[in-house]
Amino acid sequence: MPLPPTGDGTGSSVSAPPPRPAGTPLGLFDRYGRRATDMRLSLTDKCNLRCTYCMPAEGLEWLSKQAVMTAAEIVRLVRIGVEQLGVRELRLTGGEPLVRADLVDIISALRKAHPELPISMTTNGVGLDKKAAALKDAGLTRINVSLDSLHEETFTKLTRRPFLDRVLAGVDAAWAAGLGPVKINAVLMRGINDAESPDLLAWAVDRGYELRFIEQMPLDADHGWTRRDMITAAEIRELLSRDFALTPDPRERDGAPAERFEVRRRDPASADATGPLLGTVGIIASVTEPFCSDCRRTRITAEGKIMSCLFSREEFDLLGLLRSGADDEELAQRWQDAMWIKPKAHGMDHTGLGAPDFVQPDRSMSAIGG
Ligand SMILES: Nc1nc2c(ncn2[C@@H]2O[C@H](COP(=O)(O)OP(=O)(O)OP(=O)(O)O)[C@@H](O)[C@H]2O)c(=O)[nH]1
Ligand SMILES: C[S@@+](CC[C@H](N)C(=O)[O-])C[C@H]1O[C@@H](n2cnc3c(N)ncnc32)[C@H](O)[C@@H]1O
Ligand code: SF4
Ligand code: SF4
Repeated sequence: MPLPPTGDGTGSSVSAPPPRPAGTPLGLFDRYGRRATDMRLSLTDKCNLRCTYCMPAEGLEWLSKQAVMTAAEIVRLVRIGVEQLGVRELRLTGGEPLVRADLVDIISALRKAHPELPISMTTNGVGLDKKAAALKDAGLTRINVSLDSLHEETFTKLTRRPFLDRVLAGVDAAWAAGLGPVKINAVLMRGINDAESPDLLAWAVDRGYELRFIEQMPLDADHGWTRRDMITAAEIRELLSRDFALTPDPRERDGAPAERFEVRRRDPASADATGPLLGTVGIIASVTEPFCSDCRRTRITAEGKIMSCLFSREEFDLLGLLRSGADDEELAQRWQDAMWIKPKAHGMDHTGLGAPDFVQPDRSMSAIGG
């Protein structure tokens, strides 16, 4: 299928997917029988870190203010998703959502419109210490903070910014504000922070945070990802077995990217679990143990493009349509049409990140909304 025009950055282009077949039920269904109920909305493409697996050192050319969805536009699209299309949970992401000056107002407005909707946010935690209480008061349900290392030097090497203390203060503040369960996301990079993984887990379970280790995906702006260099889920389990025994968490996975394990200390003599349950850990194995067959996600980028899959190379403009005066029904129609042609897996008709036929999307993770 040819790539549609992706717009001129002003949100004015209106590219349309083909209409889905008549008689398809109302909702964000796709050709493979999946239904997206988890909406991930990017509030901005800007960020104050430069994580090596996501952004280039020099940053990216940011979208103009005019190109980015306003608070009112966000609220309208979420309302259509929830009231007409079966969205059941909302995640705010980016870029870095905390850099958006009207973040608290956006959350307040969303909460007012949807008193029961679970609203979570994924953030790098810089500045969270000052905003956590306000976010909670505005109606944010819970938070995930990205933190790859507890060592200043390693943190700075990975994020290219010396902000470890600020992130740690942010995590503490989120916990204190009641934004739990606090989840911590760590991408493991070979030879940089992989050996630190058991210490990171000890730190997290000690404080009652749920740590998730993430396999690095080919979504870096530098296009430097290789299958050989990434740390696999199997390696992560092996690394953690130095100190811990992991057993499958009996709770339903329910379409979540993370496979969860219960964490106990490891008996050095027998390698069996010993002692009390310390907490849980998640492993997000998008590359080696993909979870696409149960994918429930629909994404809207900061400039209002629908991305049916993280690796979609087709995106469809919802904001341009909205700004052209379309009514709710037309917007819902386009959203459903775009989701109907969601790829089966990894932007293709089969899984295979890094396979010979895999083509990395032009957008980096920060520009998609992770
Ligand atoms: N392949 C793939 N990976 C995803 C997708 N959504 C999230 N991930 C990965 O999962 C990581 C964690 O995502 P988060 O935004 O923290 O939240 P989550 O794990 O989706 O959700 P919760 O467990 O409910 O908090 C991301 O950084 C991605 O690496 C997806 O749709 N596809
Ligand atoms: C794109 S960021 C956006 C939100 C916020 N800036 C943050 O870092 O949490 C969302 C998540 O994507 C993850 N991420 C970024 N690039 C990735 C990659 N190439 N592979 C796997 N995860 C990645 C980050 O670690 C983070 O947890
Ligand atoms: S992962 Fe998040 S914090 Fe790091 S550069 Fe990307 S958007 Fe920024
Ligand atoms: S790669 Fe695409 S299909 Fe697979 S889980 Fe992620 S968004 Fe869903």
